[in-house]
Amino acid sequence: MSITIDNLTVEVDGPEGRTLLLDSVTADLDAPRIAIIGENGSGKSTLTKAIAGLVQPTAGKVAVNGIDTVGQAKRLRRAVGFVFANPGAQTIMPTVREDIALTLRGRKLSREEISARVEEAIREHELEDLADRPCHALSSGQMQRLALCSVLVGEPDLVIADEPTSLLDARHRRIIARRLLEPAAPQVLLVTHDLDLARHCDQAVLIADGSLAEQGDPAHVIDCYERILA
Ligand SMILES: Nc1ncnc2c1ncn2[C@@H]1O[C@H](COP(=O)(O)OP(=O)(O)OP(=O)(O)O)[C@@H](O)[C@H]1O
Repeated sequence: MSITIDNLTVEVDGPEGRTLLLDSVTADLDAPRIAIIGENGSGKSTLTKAIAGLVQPTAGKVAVNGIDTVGQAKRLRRAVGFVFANPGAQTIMPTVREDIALTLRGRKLSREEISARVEEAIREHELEDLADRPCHALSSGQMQRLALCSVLVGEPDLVIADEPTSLLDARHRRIIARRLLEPAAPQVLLVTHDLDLARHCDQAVLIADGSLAEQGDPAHVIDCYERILA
């Protein structure tokens, strides 16, 4: 899918007046695996939320495969899966199994088909031991694995994942990185502070102070970022 970001500006009203979060960001993102990098508070999550239609532009436009992120929310929701940085924000159902199944509700699938896909996802994500556990009783890392599983089971065309490995141990970080980067994975756009993960993507974007500072080949973009950090 191609993500077209055209002069995207996002401002919010706060107690201290209007704050500019993104300033005229323009980019064309179409690689299979895209990394968004940058310092804390630079605007990465805001950008991904705008791409997913969760944050409205103050000015400019964002389109995902021609679907305008404003006014076409239903079409966008079917095409794009969003994994929040705080996975607790998206676990809704009482148990792990029910939470995964929720993604498939409202699709034209029989109860048996839903059950088969849920069980397969549970196996793939090694969540067997947790399947009947209440979501609120999961550790943060387990919750993050569930959040990703619940999005991937819906087979979205594009997965946007905000720091999807930030809460994981080394083993699960590797497993999830492999899963997101494998050729059979859906298109992935990730926000990450893990520069090694970013290096394995096909395209990278550096956000600094709400502006697009660099985009292109990950090795080049990471070099630019490291120069800013030096
Ligand atoms: N609703 C809001 N109201 C006011 N300020 C906000 C709002 N949402 C985000 N911000 C501010 O906008 C800036 C960018 O936030 P954002 O979450 O996009 O950063 P980020 O690059 O994802 O950071 P991090 O790496 O820490 O997750 C931050 O300074 C944040 O405090």
